[in-house]
Order: sequence, then C-alpha cells, then structure tokens
Amino acid sequence: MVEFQTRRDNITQHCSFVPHRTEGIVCLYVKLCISSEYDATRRERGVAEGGGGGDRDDAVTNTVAAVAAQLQRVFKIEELRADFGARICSLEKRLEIHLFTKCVGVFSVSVRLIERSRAWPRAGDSKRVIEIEKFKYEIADIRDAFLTHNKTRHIDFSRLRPAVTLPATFFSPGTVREHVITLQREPPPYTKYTLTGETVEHLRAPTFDMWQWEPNEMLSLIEHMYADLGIMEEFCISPPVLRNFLVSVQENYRNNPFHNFRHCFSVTQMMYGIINLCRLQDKLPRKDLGVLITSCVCHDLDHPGYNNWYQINARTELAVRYNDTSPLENHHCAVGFRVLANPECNIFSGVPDDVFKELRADIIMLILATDMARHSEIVDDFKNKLDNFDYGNVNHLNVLKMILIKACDISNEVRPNTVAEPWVDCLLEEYFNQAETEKQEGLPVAPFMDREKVTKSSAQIGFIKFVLIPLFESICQLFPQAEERLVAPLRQAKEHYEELKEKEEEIRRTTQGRSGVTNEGGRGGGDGGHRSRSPSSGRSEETERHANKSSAVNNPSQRWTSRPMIL
Ligand SMILES: Nc1nc2c(ncn2[C@@H]2O[C@H](COP(=O)(O)O)[C@@H](O)[C@H]2O)c(=O)[nH]1
Ligand SMILES: [Zn+2]
Repeated sequence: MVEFQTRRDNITQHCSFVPHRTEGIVCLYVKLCISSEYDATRRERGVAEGGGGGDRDDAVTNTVAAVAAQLQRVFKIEELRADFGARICSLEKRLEIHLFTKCVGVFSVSVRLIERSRAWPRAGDSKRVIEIEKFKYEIADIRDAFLTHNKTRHIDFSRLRPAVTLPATFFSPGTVREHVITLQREPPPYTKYTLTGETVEHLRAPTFDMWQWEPNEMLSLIEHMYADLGIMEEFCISPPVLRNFLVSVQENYRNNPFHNFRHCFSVTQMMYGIINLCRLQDKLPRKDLGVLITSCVCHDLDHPGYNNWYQINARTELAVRYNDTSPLENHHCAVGFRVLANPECNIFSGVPDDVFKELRADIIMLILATDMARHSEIVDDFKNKLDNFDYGNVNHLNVLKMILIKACDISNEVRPNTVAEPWVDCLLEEYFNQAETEKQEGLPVAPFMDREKVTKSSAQIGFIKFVLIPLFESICQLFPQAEERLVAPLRQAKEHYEELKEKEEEIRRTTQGRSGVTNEGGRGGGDGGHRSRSPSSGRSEETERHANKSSAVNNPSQRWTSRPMIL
C-alpha cells in the first residue's frame, strides 16, 4: 500500500493504492480517482470553476508524476528487501554451520532443544562464541531494522543516544522525544522448554555457564526461576504475560559488548543461585524474591554502553533529565516500568494497588542501588547492621536486598575462570570504546578505561581485592555456608590475575629490551611500552600527568566516587 498526499490551493489530495508491476494501469486509475476527488473537493469548498481546467490538469500531472516516482521507489525497496533478506539468510546459514562445526560441544543452533550434553568450553571457545554471538546480534539487528522500517505497528523507540553530545548551549527540552516502550516484535511462538533435572540443578549454582545458552533459552530459564521461586503464584502471573514481559525486556537491552541481555541474565541467575545457596526462601517473603529477580532482570535496561561519567561530562539528555544523579540507573528503572505499563507485559497486573506501590518502590530502590558511585555508602550501612541483623526490621531487609543485587551485578569473578574471563574482555571493549569517544569529544578519560593504561590483570586485581572480596565477605558474615562458593573462587581469581600480571610484565620487559624503550608503570605488554598522548584528546601535559599519577587503575576504591571525574 502506498499512501501520499499533495497540496494545492490549500486542498489536500490523499491517495492510496497497492502498487503493481503494471505501472500504466495503476497510474491511470490514480489519475481518474484524483481527478474526480479534486473536482468534488473544489466544489465543496466553493472554488470557482472558471479557468480551473488548467489547474486541474496541472494537479493531475503533478500527482501522476509523484505516483510514478513513489512506484519506482517502492519497487526498488521491494527488490532491495528481497535481496537483503536472501543475503541475511545466507549469512545466518553460514553462521550456523560455523557454530556447529567450530564450537565443539558448546551449542547447536539448529537443534533448539534446551537439553543436550554440554561439554565445558575451552577459553578459546568462549571467545569465539562471544565473537559469533556479536555477529549474530548484528545480523538480527540489521534484519529487524530493515523489516520494521515503515511499519507503524512498531513503536518509535528513539533511544537516548549518548554519543550525540548536546551543543554547548545545553539542552533544549523540545529535542527530547517521549518514548513509548512496548513489545517491539510479536512474541515468538510460545515454546515451553522442558528442563532436565541436570539443568535445573546447574541453574541453581553460581558456577552456571551463561555462555552456552541462546537468547530464547535464557528467557525460558528465567521463566523457570519465576515459577520455581513461587513468584508467578505470588503475583498471579500468567505464563504468556511473563513471556511477553521478558521478550520486551530482552528487546530493550542493547547489543553492547558488556551491558547486554546476557549480562542481565547472568546477574539474574546469580541472584537465583544466591537465593538457593543462602536459603533465602526461608528468610524472605516471596514478594521480596519477586522484587529481587525482577530488579535484576530490569537493572541495566537500555544501557547505552557509556557510563554515568560520560553521561554527566558529555551533558547527555539522560544526565540533564536526571540532574546528574545516577542518570543510567534512573533510566534503566524508568524503562522497566514503561515495559510494565503495557498491559500485555504487566506481570504485576494481578496485585492490588497498594502492593504494586510497594513493589515499585522496592524495585526502584534496588536498581538505583546498582550505581557504583554509592558502593561505599551501601556497604558501610550493611556492615553496620551485621552485628545485630534483624530480618524483622524493614531497614535491615532493604539494605540486605541492595547488597544482594549489587553483589550479583558485579559477580562475574565468582564464576569459574572460563566463564568469568570473557566478561573482562567484554567490559574492556566497552570501556575502550567509551574512552575513544571521549578522546574524540575532548572529554576526560578515566585511566582505567584507557587502552593505553589498563590491562586485564590491572583491571581485575584491584577490583577483586578492594571491591569484590570485602563485599562478598560481608555477605558471608550473614550466610557463612556461602563462603566456599562465593569467596573462595574470588581468592582463586585474584591469584590467577596476579600470575597473569607477572606474565604481562615479563612480556613488557622482553619487548622493551628489544626496542630499547623504557616505560614505567602503565600498561604492560603488547604495545612496546608506547604510551602516547592522544593527539585528539586536547588535554594539557599537566592534565595528562595528573591522569597518569592517578592510581585509579589499580585501586578501584578511588574510582567509585559519587561525582564524575573531571580531569
Ligand atoms: N574492573 C571490573 N569492573 C567491573 C567488573 N564487574 C563490574 N564492574 C564494574 O561495575 C559496574 C557494575 O555496574 P553495572 O550496573 O553497570 O553493570 C560496571 O559498569 C563496571 O564498571 C569486573 O569484573 N571488573
Ligand atoms: Zn549490570
């Protein structure tokens, strides 16, 4: 169907038709339609007939020309669409073959059964899986963008793109378009996967390997968590509504290297694992379990891949909207509640209003607690309550829930190394991407995000030592049974990265020996000791020295401040 309108003598001519290859016939039909409509409209409006013949011919000629142009465009688009679809299909087929043959025991794409034997992947396999995964997401994105183009059924979700820095004149409210978030695609045919006992058991463990599961499968695994914890029963959630909610959530995660739907799943699964490990079902009401799981599911919705410092320093729409106060976390939360505002996705539609208010307040509290700028504040509050922790005290429960979501959010290193390490690559990729944008835009660059200053080991050792171990140790004061599953792996991970650091330094020494370049501190390995000042950063020598002096690379406790870093 082609629709268009032309205006002449303040008369709007509407036209719509289904294009067909026989262009001439369509044009003739359109010409006749428009002629008679045009006459009728002019008569209605009392436009004098005299001399109108020329006008009418002009109008018809113009309109027919416009129709012909539209037709040409439509046919071209149709051809492109067909061609594009075929190419995407072929790419997907190649990808499936690649997955099938290369990723030994990792997973099969064509056999969409959730149950199969799952061999432990090697580190190299995990990396390849991530690469393939990214490729797949890209294809899906392109295809979706193409297929949904011009379809009004799909909601115009113009996301707040942080890369578009607002001009120095600051922010004009008129430039913000309100977003309506709803189910962006038809929910896939409802497939109820049957989980084996083995999968159900594995899912409860903090060692769960989230890299082995496809997006649809992850949806089913989350559904299982809702059912298993009695959350569906508690809130009277019907399975299709839960599925719609989760599909919509999935749609509203972007394909960032780190902050993507797999991260959302990973955090949710860790929460499920900790709930089981610490037997929280026996200590917390089911309502709270629902709050914990739903907050994890929504906690990074529509994350743009640029952190709060970027948002604030670049004065993005989000920073302005939320007055520099946890702009991202506020946004994640708002997107979550917009998803829930769609009746098809509202998993809380069955609860009374007063309960909904409590759920909403709790979910907001938990998602906002994931801002690492508030890390010390929340951990200190929790530690102060540990000596006489009271499950009957609402303030104690609140801080416990905040600590739990925070811990799950940053828990990758609790998992086996083969599962955890690829996440560091993903995080660094996202950091480096941000740092490059910041350099291009002349914004301050955090040393721990700068590819010339950070290494995998430097990123992890300090984080594990100063952030993760103290946090998980405090949790284990309340749940000593979790120590072996949560804290012991962190100590092992620290040792692993300390060994890696030695290797990195060895490589750096060797490389420097060969090239004769000296480089104290900073990044080791691979770059020949080269640490240049970004020509586009526009930063002064003094600022650069200040950045290098900062030990934030190695001591993340200096990193988590409540204010953005202004170098
Ligand atoms: N150096 C590391 N930083 C990490 C790691 N895991 C998480 N993080 C940082 O914490 C925040 C978590 O908040 P999120 O809600 O944005 O996910 C994240 O952005 C990282 O900055 C880690 O393993 N190493
Ligand atoms: Zn997160």
